[in-house]
Amino acid sequence: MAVVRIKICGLTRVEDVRLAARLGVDALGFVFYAPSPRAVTPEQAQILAAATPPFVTRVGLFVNPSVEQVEQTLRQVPLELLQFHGDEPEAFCRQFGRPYIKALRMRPDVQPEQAALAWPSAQGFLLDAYTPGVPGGTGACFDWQRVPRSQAQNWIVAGGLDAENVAACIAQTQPYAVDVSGGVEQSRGIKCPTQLEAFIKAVRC
Ligand SMILES: O=C(O)c1ccccc1NCC(=O)[C@H](O)[C@H](O)COP(=O)(O)O
Repeated sequence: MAVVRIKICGLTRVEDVRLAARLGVDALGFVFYAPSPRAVTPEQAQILAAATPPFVTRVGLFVNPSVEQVEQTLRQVPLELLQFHGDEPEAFCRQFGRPYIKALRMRPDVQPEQAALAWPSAQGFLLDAYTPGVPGGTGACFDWQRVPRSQAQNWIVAGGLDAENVAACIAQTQPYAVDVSGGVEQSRGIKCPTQLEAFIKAVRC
């Protein structure tokens, strides 16, 4: 049975970074999008990145950033992977010389396999729920039947996952990875140790 990797998104506290890493998550997401309730500044992210142990991927999440914002963040924060969660075209995403994943918001007309062709340099695609006017972290699910069965791409399923539904999601979609934010929180940006542990157990079982 294939291992399903875990990304926890929207971390804002050192203790959550340390706990998530100890519990065995593969990647931690830091949100560099000021309107998000989970946003961190590069200065805050520097501290979170420094608290991250080896072999855990630090992911910087952007929504339609300027080139300068990404470059400035990369100068300040050691990030192994970028996540573009807006309408960034491929040429924009690849110009930073850093691996990246592209979020695809699952509007009814989006066909992931077709859409993915526009970002041939992406390492993977994060499929997230579509809620008009909110780019991510909505706590909403999309129809998992829309996740492609083909493993030609690394599909990362996100949107409304929690300890209660993630096992069913994995059984149905066989994703490369799952991503969660709100489903392991006690309040926005503050992760709940019990929910975090339950989520990871549910994925690993
Ligand atoms: O988390 C946010 O606040 C956020 C804001 C703007 C763009 C993206 C954002 N999060 C992206 C993620 O990778 C989330 O984990 C993903 O959207 C799922 O969130 P949730 O439904 O809360 O698990």
